[in-house]
Amino acid sequence: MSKPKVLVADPIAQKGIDELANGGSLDVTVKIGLKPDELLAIIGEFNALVVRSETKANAKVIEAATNLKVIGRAGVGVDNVDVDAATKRGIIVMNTPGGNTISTAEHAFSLMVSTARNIPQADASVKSGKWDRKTFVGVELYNKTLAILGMGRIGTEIARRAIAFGMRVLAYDPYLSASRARSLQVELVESLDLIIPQADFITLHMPLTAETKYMLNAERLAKTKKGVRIVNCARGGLIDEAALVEALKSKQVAAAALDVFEAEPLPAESPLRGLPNLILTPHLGASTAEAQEGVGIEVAEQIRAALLSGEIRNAVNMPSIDAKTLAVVGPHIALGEKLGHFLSQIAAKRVESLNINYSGKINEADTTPVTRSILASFLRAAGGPEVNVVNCLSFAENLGIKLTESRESSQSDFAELIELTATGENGWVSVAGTFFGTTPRIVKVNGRHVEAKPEGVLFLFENRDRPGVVGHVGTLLGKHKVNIAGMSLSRNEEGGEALTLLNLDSVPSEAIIKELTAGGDIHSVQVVQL
Ligand SMILES: NC(=O)c1ccc[n+]([C@@H]2O[C@H](COP(=O)([O-])OP(=O)(O)OC[C@H]3O[C@@H](n4cnc5c(N)ncnc54)[C@H](O)[C@@H]3O)[C@@H](O)[C@H]2O)c1
Ligand SMILES: O=C(O)[C@H](O)COP(=O)(O)O
Repeated sequence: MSKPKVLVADPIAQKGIDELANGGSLDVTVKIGLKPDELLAIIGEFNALVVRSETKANAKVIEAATNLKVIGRAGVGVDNVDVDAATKRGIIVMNTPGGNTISTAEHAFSLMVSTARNIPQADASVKSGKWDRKTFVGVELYNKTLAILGMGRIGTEIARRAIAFGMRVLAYDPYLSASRARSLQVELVESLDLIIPQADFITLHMPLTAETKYMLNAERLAKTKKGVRIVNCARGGLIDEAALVEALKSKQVAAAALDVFEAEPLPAESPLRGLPNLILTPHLGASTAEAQEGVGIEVAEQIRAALLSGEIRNAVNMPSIDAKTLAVVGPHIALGEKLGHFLSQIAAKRVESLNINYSGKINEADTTPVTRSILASFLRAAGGPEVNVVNCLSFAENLGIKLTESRESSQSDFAELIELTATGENGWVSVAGTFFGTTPRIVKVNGRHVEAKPEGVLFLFENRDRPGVVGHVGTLLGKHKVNIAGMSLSRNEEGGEALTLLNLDSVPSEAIIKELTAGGDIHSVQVVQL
């Protein structure tokens, strides 16, 4: 079997590349600086793509990436990846949150100090031959008010450092709980309009979303304290650059420092380049030896785990499955796949809802990966092999199938049970499975107790409970050389309706089924192949 192929398209630490190549189980190609059409031309060959913020994995690239399973971002922001397009195509997108937090916080903090003390401008002045001590008089951070917009990993580290510098720290983050803010010793401010006028320094640490785009626009900049200093080490587009240029010119904003820009690389003709009170760095927040080694190794480990063992860590478009969880729920994932596949074959078309009930011991584990596997295998009848654990939720949503989970433990006969019920306009069907020791078994179909191995050919029918039916089936299948490997019968009452489930060694033909049902005692015949 050929090795999974990985393309590293942005510069990551050598140790990360070594980790990808470790053991020789992956075929690793490093091609930095590919032009968009060059990437488009080769991406189809690869199973994994590693990027930082430069390579654009846009919808076109994802469409061309016919063999891609995973995109690994050595860093935090995935705005250069079309995550929705990847999800639809079933491609996992992973990042390495946390690996560059300290480096970015230190960079943002350094920029804040630089805006207070004009360090880069003073350095340039001395180097140009001058000795100007008047122009570069600064301000202290001590006793000043800092507004942190976005109080996640980096914002938190900034707060710690600012408190150590004797600053009063305010935070604006609509998703931060009051108790967390208290434990971080910051004052939580309810709205942007309340925090902005109080701040001597503002630093931004949030993702760029539709909600955060141009968070600092002309109107908000006009509401700042005259002489405020602003740092953006998060994402270009959080500040309206044109409005910032005007505010820096009018000195409403005394100084600012930007590490990130609306367009990167920053165009040569950008008006930002000509302002003496603006400090610019070329997206260097994460550019330290420590951060790059950390995120490079981490992304490599995550990609190896995803491609070689199915372990999912730090995916932004599906829940993580760590090795410990995988060890516990691995057998349930395999059983769930069989049950989902079984149910898809006995259910009528136009299913409206799928319920998965977990009862017993399984509830001690995280059932999310089991649910995903069940749903993906159930939907594969409709969507083919394209449907997988990443895109199954959006696939179900597009079909209008409502997925629900329940945890009722009324089935006390089994230590644990996974029961799936598909409901549509034609009624419902169900299947349930468990383990006998470590062996998986189907133990219920349509609410009736049966017992069958979830493998190979399963033959399911309903029949009138009367003497001779079983013999008739055995004789007929035997006559046509179809061997019965296992048989399970279930009836509601003596002489009533029975349900029979057989494990067969081969698929019975249409002609056999016709012969079997001819007498009228046997009906609702279904052949399921697992
Ligand atoms: N310059 C760099 O090189 C560099 C390096 C690392 C991260 N970053 C960027 O820094 C940003 C923060 O990274 P992080 O690791 O701290 O992320 P994080 O997810 O830990 O924190 C982001 C915070 O923003 C908050 N937030 C979301 N929407 C908000 C809104 N409308 N208003 C206020 N707060 C909001 C969230 O609640 C969260 O607490 C990201 O954009 C990331 O891409 C840049
Ligand atoms: O989101 C991030 O992790 C940072 O923006 C770092 O980007 P980089 O990997 O291109 O330095």
